[in-house]
Amino acid sequence: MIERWPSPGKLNLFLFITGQRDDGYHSLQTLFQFLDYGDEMTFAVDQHAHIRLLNEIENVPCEENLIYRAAQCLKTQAIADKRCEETVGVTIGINKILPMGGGLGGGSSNAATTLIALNQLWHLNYSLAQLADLGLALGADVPIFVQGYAALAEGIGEQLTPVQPVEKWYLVAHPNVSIPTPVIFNDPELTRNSPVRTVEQLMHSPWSNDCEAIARKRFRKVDELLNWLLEYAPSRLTGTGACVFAEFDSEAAARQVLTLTPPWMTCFVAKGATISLLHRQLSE
Ligand SMILES: C[C@@](CO)(OP(=O)(O)O)[C@H](O)COP(=O)(O)OP(=O)(O)OC[C@H]1O[C@@H](n2ccc(N)nc2=O)[C@H](O)[C@@H]1O
Ligand SMILES: Nc1ncnc2c1ncn2[C@@H]1O[C@H](COP(=O)(O)OP(=O)(O)O)[C@@H](O)[C@H]1O
Repeated sequence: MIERWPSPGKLNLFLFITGQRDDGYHSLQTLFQFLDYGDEMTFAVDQHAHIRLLNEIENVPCEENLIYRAAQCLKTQAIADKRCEETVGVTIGINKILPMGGGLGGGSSNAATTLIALNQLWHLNYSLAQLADLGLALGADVPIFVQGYAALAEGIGEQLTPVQPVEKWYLVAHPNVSIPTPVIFNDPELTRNSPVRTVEQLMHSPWSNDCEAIARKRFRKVDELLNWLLEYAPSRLTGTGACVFAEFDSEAAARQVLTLTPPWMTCFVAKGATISLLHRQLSE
């Protein structure tokens, strides 16, 4: 039987860099909210022992695909813990809708959906906390997608405090350039000394993204997009880019600005979600 599972995107409603650890990773305070918009995945489990991907993602070899890596990592752990046999297998399909490398977390979300779906379909019985731990080794944003609630993330993204930001409507725009995460984190001019604040202080202060100045300086298209959107609504970079988002109180207001976007902008409208689509399906 083929099972369908959602793999939603996220926004970083704010992102502050508060320091750099000895291993080079940056410590953050960032607010994650999900989008009611994302990729669609299918899972067909079998007893043929192989993990197969039905379709390739452009420029991502199978062994590097976070979907394959998540499935392999879960299977290896489950065999070691004697929770499944070597014979468990699966064929996984992906309908890629989220732009890649856009700061919308598509790869991390695919990994999280894979961990959660296979945990259920292979009857492994791991807790969400155990799956989040496994996921962190695949990417800093995997735990938030595994936990599935909007949260302030600290550390490198693994310390989560649930919060309930207003579920606004967003016009999300892609500048058709990809910004590799290290390009931002390696820039000497990046702000790395934002003050560490409490949840209450953060929720009541102006929201911004410390990566935005570097993304605007190094990628002209990001700068142009933001200049255009800021004429209509408060707008920011998500994650390390390259996508930016403008926020609105209603769907109608977001769609009105969508009708005005010039042809060079790739955009979509989506609503913020406190609980991810994946977790809404889990609780049905
Ligand atoms: C900063 C965020 C916020 O959401 O940016 P986006 O990827 O969403 O744009 C993410 O946590 C990113 O997560 P992810 O893209 O999975 O990063 P990883 O693969 O773990 O790291 C890629 C590289 O970025 C740098 N890196 C990443 C995260 C971090 N907190 N500090 C860093 O310095 C490291 O050099 C690392 O080798
Ligand atoms: N299943 C996947 N979906 C998207 N990207 C993937 C996947 N597996 C590996 N990647 C790699 O991860 C990179 C970051 O992808 P993505 O998560 O979409 O962006 P971001 O971290 O900026 O939100 C991609 O450029 C790609 O090389």
